[in-house]
Amino acid sequence: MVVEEIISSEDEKMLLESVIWSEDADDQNFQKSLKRRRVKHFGYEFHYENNNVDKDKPLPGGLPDICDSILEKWLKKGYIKYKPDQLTINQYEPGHGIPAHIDTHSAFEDEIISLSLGSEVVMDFKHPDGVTVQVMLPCRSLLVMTGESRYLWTHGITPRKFDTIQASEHYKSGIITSDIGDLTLSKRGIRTSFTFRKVRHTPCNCSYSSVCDSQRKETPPSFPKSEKEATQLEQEYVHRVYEEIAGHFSSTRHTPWPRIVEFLKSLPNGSIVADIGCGNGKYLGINKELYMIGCDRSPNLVDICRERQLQAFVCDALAIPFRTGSCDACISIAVIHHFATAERRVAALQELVRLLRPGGKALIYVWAMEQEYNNQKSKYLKENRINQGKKEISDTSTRGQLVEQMPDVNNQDLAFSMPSINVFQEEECNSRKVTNSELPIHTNRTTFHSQDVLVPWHLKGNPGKDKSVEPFGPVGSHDPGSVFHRYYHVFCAGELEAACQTLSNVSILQSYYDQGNWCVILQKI
Ligand SMILES: O=C(O)CCC(=O)C(=O)O
Ligand SMILES: [Fe+2]
Ligand SMILES: [Zn+2]
Repeated sequence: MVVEEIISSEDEKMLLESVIWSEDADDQNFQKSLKRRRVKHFGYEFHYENNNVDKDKPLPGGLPDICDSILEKWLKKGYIKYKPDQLTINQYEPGHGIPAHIDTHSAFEDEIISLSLGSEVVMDFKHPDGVTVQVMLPCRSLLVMTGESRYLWTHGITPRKFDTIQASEHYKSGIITSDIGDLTLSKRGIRTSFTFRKVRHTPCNCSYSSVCDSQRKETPPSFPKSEKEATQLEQEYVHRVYEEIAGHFSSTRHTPWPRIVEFLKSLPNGSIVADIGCGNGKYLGINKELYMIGCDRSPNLVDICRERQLQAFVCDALAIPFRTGSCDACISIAVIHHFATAERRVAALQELVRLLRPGGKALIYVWAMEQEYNNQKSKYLKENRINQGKKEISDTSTRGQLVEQMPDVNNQDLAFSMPSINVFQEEECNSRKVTNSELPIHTNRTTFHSQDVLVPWHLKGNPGKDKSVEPFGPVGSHDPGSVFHRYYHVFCAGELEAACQTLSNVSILQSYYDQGNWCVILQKI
Protein backbone atom coordinates (compact mmCIF):
# COMPACT_ATOMS: atom_id res chain seq x y z
CA MET A 1 0.00 0.00 0.00
CA VAL A 2 1.19 3.50 -0.80
CA VAL A 3 -0.50 6.35 1.06
CA GLU A 4 -0.07 9.62 -0.78
CA GLU A 5 0.43 13.02 0.84
CA ILE A 6 0.88 11.45 4.25
CA ILE A 7 2.67 14.54 5.53
CA SER A 8 2.67 18.21 4.61
CA SER A 9 5.47 19.97 2.75
CA GLU A 10 6.29 21.83 6.00
CA ASP A 11 6.71 18.54 7.91
CA GLU A 12 8.76 17.16 5.05
CA LYS A 13 11.08 20.15 5.24
CA MET A 14 11.34 19.85 9.00
CA LEU A 15 12.15 16.12 8.86
CA LEU A 16 14.77 16.65 6.18
CA GLU A 17 16.39 19.44 8.14
CA SER A 18 16.46 17.29 11.27
CA VAL A 19 18.83 14.80 9.70
CA ILE A 20 22.41 15.67 10.47
CA TRP A 21 24.77 13.71 8.27
CA SER A 22 27.61 14.15 10.71
CA GLU A 23 31.10 13.02 9.91
CA ASP A 24 31.72 12.41 13.59
CA ALA A 25 32.64 8.78 14.14
CA ASP A 26 31.82 9.03 17.85
CA ASP A 27 28.21 9.76 17.06
CA GLN A 28 26.28 6.59 17.93
CA ASN A 29 24.02 7.12 14.96
CA PHE A 30 26.95 7.83 12.69
CA GLN A 31 26.11 7.13 9.10
CA LYS A 32 28.07 4.50 7.26
CA SER A 33 29.87 5.57 4.16
CA LEU A 34 28.24 3.16 1.79
CA LYS A 35 29.23 3.34 -1.82
CA ARG A 36 25.73 3.85 -3.04
CA ARG A 37 23.88 5.85 -0.45
CA ARG A 38 24.09 7.38 3.00
CA VAL A 39 22.57 5.49 5.88
CA LYS A 40 21.81 6.38 9.49
CA HIS A 41 20.23 4.17 12.16
CA PHE A 42 18.18 4.93 15.26
CA GLY A 43 16.79 2.69 17.98
CA TYR A 44 18.94 -0.24 16.92
CA GLU A 45 21.92 -0.42 14.62
CA PHE A 46 21.29 -2.47 11.51
CA HIS A 47 24.32 -4.56 10.54
CA TYR A 48 24.68 -5.05 6.80
CA GLU A 49 27.31 -7.75 7.37
CA ASN A 50 24.64 -10.15 8.56
CA ASN A 51 21.50 -8.18 7.71
CA ASN A 52 20.35 -8.21 11.31
CA VAL A 53 20.15 -6.06 14.40
CA ASP A 54 21.83 -6.53 17.74
CA LYS A 55 18.69 -6.97 19.80
CA ASP A 56 20.45 -6.71 23.13
CA LYS A 57 22.10 -3.42 22.25
CA PRO A 58 19.53 -0.72 21.60
CA LEU A 59 21.12 2.59 20.66
CA PRO A 60 20.86 5.29 23.30
CA GLY A 61 18.30 7.94 22.54
CA GLY A 62 15.80 5.74 20.73
CA LEU A 63 13.96 7.24 17.79
CA PRO A 64 14.20 10.98 17.20
CA ASP A 65 11.47 12.88 19.13
CA ILE A 66 10.36 14.51 15.93
CA CYS A 67 8.99 11.12 14.76
CA ASP A 68 6.72 10.64 17.79
CA SER A 69 3.78 12.70 16.70
CA ILE A 70 3.71 11.40 13.13
CA LEU A 71 3.94 7.77 14.29
CA GLU A 72 1.06 8.41 16.74
CA LYS A 73 -0.99 9.78 13.88
CA TRP A 74 -0.30 6.76 11.65
CA LEU A 75 -1.20 4.41 14.50
CA LYS A 76 -4.48 6.26 15.01
CA LYS A 77 -5.27 6.19 11.31
CA GLY A 78 -4.57 2.44 11.22
CA TYR A 79 -1.69 2.50 8.72
CA ILE A 80 0.33 0.66 11.35
CA LYS A 81 -0.72 -1.49 14.30
CA TYR A 82 2.47 -1.37 16.35
CA LYS A 83 4.81 1.41 17.27
CA PRO A 84 8.14 0.96 15.51
CA ASP A 85 11.36 1.03 17.55
CA GLN A 86 13.92 1.10 14.77
CA LEU A 87 14.50 3.74 12.12
CA THR A 88 16.81 3.63 9.15
CA ILE A 89 17.32 6.81 7.18
CA ASN A 90 18.60 6.26 3.67
CA GLN A 91 19.69 9.09 1.42
CA TYR A 92 19.98 8.40 -2.30
CA GLU A 93 21.59 10.76 -4.76
CA PRO A 94 20.43 10.32 -8.37
CA GLY A 95 22.15 7.16 -9.61
CA HIS A 96 22.12 5.51 -6.19
CA GLY A 97 20.00 2.50 -5.32
CA ILE A 98 19.46 -0.38 -2.94
CA PRO A 99 19.84 -4.00 -4.07
CA ALA A 100 16.75 -6.21 -4.13
CA HIS A 101 16.25 -7.71 -0.68
CA ILE A 102 13.75 -8.94 1.83
CA ASP A 103 14.22 -7.36 5.25
CA THR A 104 15.36 -10.27 7.43
CA HIS A 105 12.32 -12.01 8.87
CA SER A 106 13.95 -12.82 12.19
CA ALA A 107 15.07 -9.21 12.65
CA PHE A 108 11.79 -7.34 12.22
CA GLU A 109 8.06 -7.79 12.72
CA ASP A 110 5.55 -7.89 9.89
CA GLU A 111 4.96 -4.18 9.34
CA ILE A 112 7.64 -2.20 7.55
CA ILE A 113 6.90 1.35 6.50
CA SER A 114 8.94 3.77 4.49
CA LEU A 115 8.38 7.48 4.14
CA SER A 116 9.69 9.05 0.92
CA LEU A 117 11.02 12.59 1.18
CA GLY A 118 12.70 15.03 -1.16
CA SER A 119 12.15 13.21 -4.43
CA GLU A 120 9.95 10.48 -5.87
CA VAL A 121 11.40 7.15 -6.92
CA VAL A 122 10.32 3.91 -8.55
CA MET A 123 10.76 0.84 -6.34
CA ASP A 124 10.97 -2.65 -7.86
CA PHE A 125 9.16 -5.51 -6.19
CA LYS A 126 10.07 -9.02 -7.25
CA HIS A 127 8.23 -12.27 -6.61
CA PRO A 128 10.43 -15.39 -6.28
CA ASP A 129 8.83 -16.68 -9.48
CA GLY A 130 10.43 -13.79 -11.35
CA VAL A 131 7.44 -11.44 -11.66
CA THR A 132 8.56 -7.84 -11.23
CA VAL A 133 6.31 -4.93 -10.37
CA GLN A 134 7.44 -1.31 -10.48
CA VAL A 135 5.83 0.90 -7.89
CA MET A 136 5.90 4.67 -7.92
CA LEU A 137 6.69 6.17 -4.52
CA PRO A 138 5.84 9.86 -4.74
CA CYS A 139 7.32 12.50 -2.50
CA ARG A 140 5.69 12.62 0.96
CA SER A 141 4.10 9.20 0.49
CA LEU A 142 4.21 6.28 2.89
CA LEU A 143 4.92 2.77 1.63
CA VAL A 144 3.40 0.11 3.91
CA MET A 145 4.70 -3.42 3.46
CA THR A 146 2.86 -6.19 5.29
CA GLY A 147 2.23 -9.88 4.69
CA GLU A 148 3.30 -11.11 1.28
CA SER A 149 4.87 -7.82 0.22
CA ARG A 150 6.97 -7.73 3.38
CA TYR A 151 7.84 -11.42 3.65
CA LEU A 152 7.91 -12.89 0.15
CA TRP A 153 8.59 -10.18 -2.45
CA THR A 154 11.95 -8.48 -2.58
CA HIS A 155 12.09 -4.71 -2.80
CA GLY A 156 14.88 -2.63 -4.21
CA ILE A 157 15.76 0.53 -6.08
CA THR A 158 17.68 0.22 -9.34
CA PRO A 159 20.69 2.56 -9.34
CA ARG A 160 19.96 5.00 -12.19
CA LYS A 161 19.34 8.68 -12.76
CA PHE A 162 15.93 8.48 -14.44
CA ASP A 163 12.82 6.39 -13.86
CA THR A 164 10.27 5.40 -16.46
CA ILE A 165 6.94 6.48 -15.09
CA GLN A 166 3.34 6.95 -16.16
CA ALA A 167 2.99 10.17 -18.16
CA SER A 168 -0.64 10.83 -17.38
CA GLU A 169 -0.43 10.37 -13.64
CA HIS A 170 2.95 11.88 -13.13
CA TYR A 171 3.09 12.21 -9.39
CA LYS A 172 0.61 9.51 -8.45
CA SER A 173 1.56 6.36 -6.60
CA GLY A 174 0.86 2.95 -8.00
CA ILE A 175 2.13 0.26 -10.30
CA ILE A 176 3.80 1.46 -13.50
CA THR A 177 2.16 -0.30 -16.43
CA SER A 178 4.04 -0.91 -19.64
CA ASP A 179 1.60 1.09 -21.78
CA ILE A 180 4.13 2.65 -24.13
CA GLY A 181 1.69 5.37 -25.07
CA ASP A 182 1.68 6.60 -21.50
CA LEU A 183 5.29 6.52 -20.37
CA THR A 184 7.73 9.27 -19.73
CA LEU A 185 11.06 9.77 -18.00
CA SER A 186 11.38 11.34 -14.60
CA LYS A 187 14.71 12.70 -13.47
CA ARG A 188 15.56 11.61 -9.96
CA GLY A 189 16.43 14.11 -7.26
CA ILE A 190 17.92 13.48 -3.83
CA ARG A 191 15.55 11.12 -2.03
CA THR A 192 15.64 10.59 1.70
CA SER A 193 13.60 7.75 3.12
CA PHE A 194 12.65 7.08 6.72
CA THR A 195 12.10 3.33 7.12
CA PHE A 196 10.45 2.38 10.40
CA ARG A 197 10.48 -1.18 11.66
CA LYS A 198 9.78 -3.04 14.89
CA VAL A 199 12.53 -5.32 16.12
CA ARG A 200 11.35 -8.91 16.55
CA HIS A 201 12.11 -10.79 19.75
CA THR A 202 10.65 -14.20 18.93
CA PRO A 203 11.32 -16.33 15.84
CA CYS A 204 9.28 -15.54 12.76
CA ASN A 205 6.48 -17.99 12.02
CA CYS A 206 5.23 -16.49 8.77
CA SER A 207 3.72 -18.67 6.07
CA TYR A 208 6.58 -18.05 3.62
CA SER A 209 8.98 -20.69 4.90
CA SER A 210 10.99 -20.81 1.64
CA VAL A 211 12.33 -17.32 2.38
CA CYS A 212 12.13 -17.34 6.17
CA ASP A 213 15.45 -17.46 8.00
CA SER A 214 13.67 -18.43 11.24
CA GLN A 215 12.20 -21.49 9.56
CA ARG A 216 15.22 -22.64 7.61
CA LYS A 217 15.14 -26.40 7.87
CA GLU A 218 18.05 -27.94 9.67
CA THR A 219 17.12 -31.46 8.62
CA PRO A 220 19.21 -32.62 5.69
CA PRO A 221 17.33 -33.01 2.43
CA SER A 222 16.72 -36.45 1.01
CA PHE A 223 16.64 -38.01 -2.41
CA PRO A 224 13.36 -36.94 -4.05
CA LYS A 225 10.71 -39.61 -4.27
CA SER A 226 8.23 -37.63 -6.30
CA GLU A 227 8.04 -34.82 -8.83
CA LYS A 228 6.90 -32.53 -6.05
CA GLU A 229 9.87 -33.37 -3.84
CA ALA A 230 12.19 -32.91 -6.80
CA THR A 231 10.90 -29.40 -7.48
CA GLN A 232 11.16 -28.54 -3.78
CA LEU A 233 14.73 -29.82 -3.68
CA GLU A 234 15.63 -27.76 -6.74
CA GLN A 235 13.91 -24.71 -5.31
CA GLU A 236 15.76 -24.91 -1.99
CA TYR A 237 19.10 -26.38 -3.07
CA VAL A 238 19.55 -24.90 -6.53
CA HIS A 239 17.40 -21.81 -7.18
CA ARG A 240 17.61 -20.26 -3.74
CA VAL A 241 21.30 -20.98 -3.41
CA TYR A 242 22.26 -19.46 -6.78
CA GLU A 243 20.16 -16.45 -5.90
CA GLU A 244 22.06 -16.01 -2.65
CA ILE A 245 25.54 -16.68 -3.97
CA ALA A 246 25.00 -14.91 -7.33
CA GLY A 247 27.45 -12.07 -6.78
CA HIS A 248 30.22 -14.22 -5.37
CA PHE A 249 29.54 -17.01 -7.85
CA SER A 250 29.79 -14.55 -10.71
CA SER A 251 33.11 -13.23 -9.44
CA THR A 252 34.53 -16.74 -9.87
CA ARG A 253 33.23 -17.14 -13.40
CA HIS A 254 35.18 -15.17 -15.93
CA THR A 255 37.20 -17.53 -18.08
CA PRO A 256 35.30 -19.23 -20.89
CA TRP A 257 36.11 -22.85 -21.56
CA PRO A 258 38.04 -23.34 -24.82
CA ARG A 259 35.87 -26.06 -26.34
CA ILE A 260 32.70 -24.09 -25.70
CA VAL A 261 34.30 -21.05 -27.29
CA GLU A 262 35.32 -23.26 -30.22
CA PHE A 263 31.69 -24.39 -30.64
CA LEU A 264 30.41 -20.82 -30.58
CA LYS A 265 33.08 -19.68 -33.04
CA SER A 266 32.23 -22.53 -35.42
CA LEU A 267 28.64 -21.33 -35.91
CA PRO A 268 27.79 -19.39 -39.06
CA ASN A 269 27.64 -15.60 -38.72
CA GLY A 270 24.17 -14.36 -37.91
CA SER A 271 23.11 -17.53 -36.07
CA ILE A 272 20.50 -17.15 -33.37
CA VAL A 273 21.84 -18.85 -30.26
CA ALA A 274 20.21 -19.40 -26.87
CA ASP A 275 22.26 -19.96 -23.73
CA ILE A 276 19.92 -21.79 -21.38
CA GLY A 277 21.25 -21.29 -17.87
CA CYS A 278 23.58 -18.48 -18.85
CA GLY A 279 24.66 -17.60 -15.29
CA ASN A 280 26.61 -14.34 -15.38
CA GLY A 281 26.61 -14.41 -19.17
CA LYS A 282 30.24 -15.30 -19.73
CA TYR A 283 29.43 -16.97 -23.08
CA LEU A 284 26.98 -14.36 -24.34
CA GLY A 285 29.59 -12.02 -25.77
CA ILE A 286 32.11 -14.58 -27.04
CA ASN A 287 31.24 -14.36 -30.73
CA LYS A 288 30.03 -10.94 -31.80
CA GLU A 289 28.79 -12.38 -35.11
CA LEU A 290 26.03 -14.33 -33.33
CA TYR A 291 22.72 -13.15 -31.96
CA MET A 292 22.96 -14.60 -28.48
CA ILE A 293 20.31 -14.43 -25.82
CA GLY A 294 20.65 -15.96 -22.39
CA CYS A 295 18.23 -17.04 -19.75
CA ASP A 296 18.68 -18.16 -16.19
CA ARG A 297 16.48 -19.20 -13.30
CA SER A 298 18.25 -16.75 -10.98
CA PRO A 299 17.05 -13.13 -11.22
CA ASN A 300 20.26 -11.94 -9.53
CA LEU A 301 22.43 -13.64 -12.16
CA VAL A 302 20.26 -12.19 -14.92
CA ASP A 303 20.69 -8.75 -13.35
CA ILE A 304 24.46 -9.23 -13.56
CA CYS A 305 24.10 -10.04 -17.29
CA ARG A 306 22.02 -6.93 -17.81
CA GLU A 307 24.53 -4.76 -16.00
CA ARG A 308 27.04 -6.06 -18.54
CA GLN A 309 24.75 -5.01 -21.38
CA LEU A 310 24.09 -8.64 -22.30
CA GLN A 311 20.69 -9.89 -23.41
CA ALA A 312 19.21 -12.15 -20.75
CA PHE A 313 15.92 -12.89 -19.04
CA VAL A 314 14.61 -15.03 -16.22
CA CYS A 315 12.98 -18.34 -17.04
CA ASP A 316 12.85 -21.98 -16.12
CA ALA A 317 14.71 -24.37 -18.41
CA LEU A 318 11.66 -26.65 -18.50
CA ALA A 319 9.49 -23.91 -20.02
CA ILE A 320 11.46 -21.55 -22.22
CA PRO A 321 9.36 -18.82 -23.82
CA PHE A 322 10.87 -19.24 -27.28
CA ARG A 323 9.04 -20.48 -30.33
CA THR A 324 9.72 -24.04 -31.44
CA GLY A 325 12.41 -24.16 -34.09
CA SER A 326 13.49 -20.56 -33.55
CA CYS A 327 17.17 -21.14 -32.72
CA ASP A 328 20.09 -22.12 -34.90
CA ALA A 329 21.96 -23.36 -31.85
CA CYS A 330 21.68 -23.65 -28.08
CA ILE A 331 24.13 -24.22 -25.29
CA SER A 332 23.39 -25.64 -21.86
CA ILE A 333 26.46 -25.48 -19.69
CA ALA A 334 26.32 -26.99 -16.22
CA VAL A 335 22.55 -26.87 -15.97
CA ILE A 336 21.01 -30.30 -16.59
CA HIS A 337 22.83 -31.80 -13.57
CA HIS A 338 20.74 -29.56 -11.29
CA PHE A 339 17.50 -31.38 -12.15
CA ALA A 340 16.66 -33.90 -9.48
CA THR A 341 15.03 -36.76 -11.41
CA ALA A 342 15.91 -38.60 -14.61
CA GLU A 343 12.54 -37.54 -16.06
CA ARG A 344 13.18 -33.89 -15.37
CA ARG A 345 16.67 -34.08 -16.89
CA VAL A 346 15.22 -35.61 -20.05
CA ALA A 347 12.46 -33.00 -20.08
CA ALA A 348 15.07 -30.25 -19.87
CA LEU A 349 17.01 -31.78 -22.77
CA GLN A 350 13.79 -32.13 -24.80
CA GLU A 351 12.93 -28.48 -24.17
CA LEU A 352 16.39 -27.49 -25.43
CA VAL A 353 15.92 -29.53 -28.60
CA ARG A 354 12.46 -28.02 -29.11
CA LEU A 355 14.07 -24.60 -29.60
CA LEU A 356 16.25 -25.81 -32.47
CA ARG A 357 15.36 -25.55 -36.12
CA PRO A 358 15.95 -28.70 -38.18
CA GLY A 359 19.71 -28.94 -38.60
CA GLY A 360 20.30 -26.75 -35.53
CA LYS A 361 22.86 -27.85 -32.94
CA ALA A 362 22.93 -27.98 -29.15
CA LEU A 363 26.03 -28.22 -26.97
CA ILE A 364 25.42 -29.70 -23.53
CA TYR A 365 27.82 -29.94 -20.59
CA VAL A 366 27.09 -31.77 -17.35
CA TRP A 367 29.34 -32.52 -14.45
CA ALA A 368 30.88 -36.00 -14.49
CA MET A 369 30.98 -38.53 -11.69
CA GLU A 370 34.36 -39.51 -13.10
CA GLN A 371 36.78 -36.76 -12.32
CA GLU A 372 39.55 -38.57 -14.10
CA TYR A 373 39.22 -40.15 -17.51
CA ASN A 374 41.53 -42.27 -19.67
CA ASN A 375 44.19 -41.78 -17.05
CA GLN A 376 44.23 -38.12 -17.93
CA LYS A 377 44.12 -35.62 -15.22
CA SER A 378 42.78 -32.23 -15.97
CA LYS A 379 45.13 -29.29 -16.08
CA TYR A 380 43.31 -28.15 -13.02
CA LEU A 381 43.98 -31.37 -11.18
CA LYS A 382 47.68 -31.07 -11.94
CA GLU A 383 47.58 -27.50 -10.82
CA ASN A 384 46.14 -28.55 -7.53
CA ARG A 385 48.73 -31.22 -7.05
CA ILE A 386 51.43 -28.63 -7.44
CA ASN A 387 49.67 -26.44 -4.97
CA GLN A 388 49.37 -29.29 -2.58
CA GLY A 389 53.03 -30.08 -2.87
CA LYS A 390 53.92 -26.53 -2.06
CA LYS A 391 51.59 -26.11 0.80
CA GLU A 392 50.37 -28.71 3.19
CA ILE A 393 46.63 -28.46 3.43
CA SER A 394 45.16 -30.77 5.98
CA ASP A 395 41.76 -29.47 6.85
CA THR A 396 39.18 -30.64 4.36
CA SER A 397 36.93 -27.68 4.78
CA THR A 398 39.80 -25.31 4.08
CA ARG A 399 40.67 -27.34 1.06
CA GLY A 400 37.14 -27.15 -0.13
CA GLN A 401 37.21 -23.43 0.24
CA LEU A 402 40.41 -23.17 -1.74
CA VAL A 403 39.00 -25.18 -4.58
CA GLU A 404 35.79 -23.26 -4.65
CA GLN A 405 37.25 -19.87 -4.32
CA MET A 406 40.46 -19.73 -6.21
CA PRO A 407 40.34 -17.24 -9.04
CA ASP A 408 40.54 -18.60 -12.54
CA VAL A 409 43.94 -20.01 -13.36
CA ASN A 410 45.12 -21.49 -16.65
CA ASN A 411 41.87 -20.91 -18.46
CA GLN A 412 39.95 -23.16 -16.18
CA ASP A 413 36.76 -22.50 -14.45
CA LEU A 414 38.17 -23.64 -11.18
CA ALA A 415 35.21 -23.13 -9.02
CA PHE A 416 33.29 -25.53 -11.16
CA SER A 417 35.65 -28.47 -10.97
CA MET A 418 36.26 -30.63 -8.02
CA PRO A 419 38.54 -33.32 -9.29
CA SER A 420 39.50 -36.23 -7.15
CA ILE A 421 43.03 -36.82 -6.11
CA ASN A 422 42.37 -40.54 -5.96
CA VAL A 423 42.21 -42.62 -9.07
CA PHE A 424 38.61 -43.05 -10.03
CA GLN A 425 37.23 -46.49 -9.36
CA GLU A 426 34.88 -48.07 -11.85
CA GLU A 427 32.50 -49.46 -9.22
CA GLU A 428 31.46 -45.98 -8.20
CA CYS A 429 29.14 -45.57 -11.12
CA ASN A 430 27.42 -48.85 -10.44
CA SER A 431 26.09 -47.43 -7.22
CA ARG A 432 23.80 -45.18 -9.18
CA LYS A 433 21.03 -44.88 -6.69
CA VAL A 434 21.32 -43.34 -3.31
CA THR A 435 20.41 -46.24 -1.11
CA ASN A 436 19.67 -44.46 2.11
CA SER A 437 17.56 -41.50 1.17
CA GLU A 438 19.55 -38.72 2.82
CA LEU A 439 21.62 -36.79 0.29
CA PRO A 440 25.32 -36.97 1.11
CA ILE A 441 27.37 -33.81 1.33
CA HIS A 442 30.26 -34.01 -1.06
CA THR A 443 33.72 -33.24 0.26
CA ASN A 444 35.40 -30.97 -2.22
CA ARG A 445 38.31 -32.52 -4.07
CA THR A 446 37.41 -36.09 -3.24
CA THR A 447 35.91 -38.82 -5.39
CA PHE A 448 32.16 -38.76 -5.71
CA HIS A 449 30.57 -41.57 -3.76
CA SER A 450 27.07 -40.88 -4.92
CA GLN A 451 25.58 -39.50 -8.08
CA ASP A 452 23.15 -37.36 -6.16
CA VAL A 453 25.00 -35.05 -3.86
CA LEU A 454 25.04 -31.72 -2.13
CA VAL A 455 28.10 -29.69 -3.03
CA PRO A 456 29.16 -27.00 -0.58
CA TRP A 457 29.64 -23.41 -1.68
CA HIS A 458 31.59 -21.29 0.76
CA LEU A 459 30.29 -17.80 0.50
CA LYS A 460 33.15 -15.42 0.91
CA GLY A 461 32.55 -13.49 4.07
CA ASN A 462 33.30 -9.91 4.80
CA PRO A 463 36.17 -9.79 7.19
CA GLY A 464 36.55 -6.70 9.32
CA LYS A 465 33.37 -5.09 10.46
CA ASP A 466 32.15 -1.67 9.53
CA LYS A 467 34.14 -1.49 6.35
CA SER A 468 31.92 -0.26 3.61
CA VAL A 469 29.98 -3.47 3.42
CA GLU A 470 27.70 -3.72 0.43
CA PRO A 471 24.27 -3.49 1.98
CA PHE A 472 22.00 -6.38 1.10
CA GLY A 473 24.37 -8.18 -1.20
CA PRO A 474 22.38 -11.32 -1.75
CA VAL A 475 18.69 -11.61 -1.10
CA GLY A 476 17.81 -12.77 2.37
CA SER A 477 20.23 -13.05 5.17
CA HIS A 478 23.29 -15.03 5.99
CA ASP A 479 26.34 -14.81 8.10
CA PRO A 480 29.55 -13.91 6.41
CA GLY A 481 31.37 -17.07 5.53
CA SER A 482 28.18 -19.14 5.30
CA VAL A 483 28.20 -22.46 3.52
CA PHE A 484 25.46 -23.15 0.98
CA HIS A 485 24.71 -26.53 -0.52
CA ARG A 486 23.86 -27.01 -4.15
CA TYR A 487 22.16 -30.16 -5.36
CA TYR A 488 23.86 -32.01 -8.24
CA HIS A 489 23.22 -35.21 -10.11
CA VAL A 490 26.67 -36.04 -11.47
CA PHE A 491 26.57 -38.07 -14.69
CA CYS A 492 28.28 -41.41 -15.28
CA ALA A 493 29.99 -42.31 -18.54
CA GLY A 494 27.31 -42.94 -21.16
CA GLU A 495 24.46 -41.55 -19.12
CA LEU A 496 24.15 -38.26 -20.97
CA GLU A 497 24.16 -40.00 -24.36
CA ALA A 498 21.59 -42.50 -23.10
CA ALA A 499 19.34 -39.65 -22.01
CA CYS A 500 19.80 -37.95 -25.38
CA GLN A 501 18.91 -41.15 -27.20
CA THR A 502 15.46 -41.08 -25.65
CA LEU A 503 14.76 -37.70 -27.27
CA SER A 504 12.79 -37.45 -30.46
CA ASN A 505 14.18 -35.74 -33.58
CA VAL A 506 17.84 -35.62 -32.67
CA SER A 507 21.08 -37.30 -33.52
CA ILE A 508 24.21 -37.19 -31.43
CA LEU A 509 26.97 -35.60 -33.50
CA GLN A 510 29.69 -35.83 -30.88
CA SER A 511 30.20 -36.82 -27.31
CA TYR A 512 33.30 -36.24 -25.28
CA TYR A 513 34.81 -35.66 -21.87
CA ASP A 514 36.14 -32.21 -21.08
CA GLN A 515 37.71 -31.25 -17.77
CA GLY A 516 35.46 -33.25 -15.49
CA ASN A 517 32.35 -32.89 -17.62
CA TRP A 518 30.42 -35.11 -20.01
CA CYS A 519 29.52 -33.26 -23.14
CA VAL A 520 27.40 -33.87 -26.23
CA ILE A 521 26.67 -31.99 -29.42
CA LEU A 522 23.18 -32.80 -30.69
CA GLN A 523 21.66 -32.00 -34.03
CA LYS A 524 17.96 -31.70 -34.69
CA ILE A 525 16.80 -33.86 -37.56
O1 LIG B 1 14.54 3.59 0.76
C1 LIG B 1 13.57 2.90 1.00
O2 LIG B 1 12.43 3.29 0.88
C2 LIG B 1 13.77 1.46 1.39
C3 LIG B 1 14.90 1.20 2.32
C4 LIG B 1 14.97 -0.25 2.65
O3 LIG B 1 14.39 -1.09 2.01
C5 LIG B 1 15.72 -0.71 3.81
O4 LIG B 1 16.50 0.06 4.39
O5 LIG B 1 15.56 -1.90 4.16
FE1 LIG C 1 14.12 -2.95 3.02
ZN1 LIG D 1 9.40 -15.39 8.27
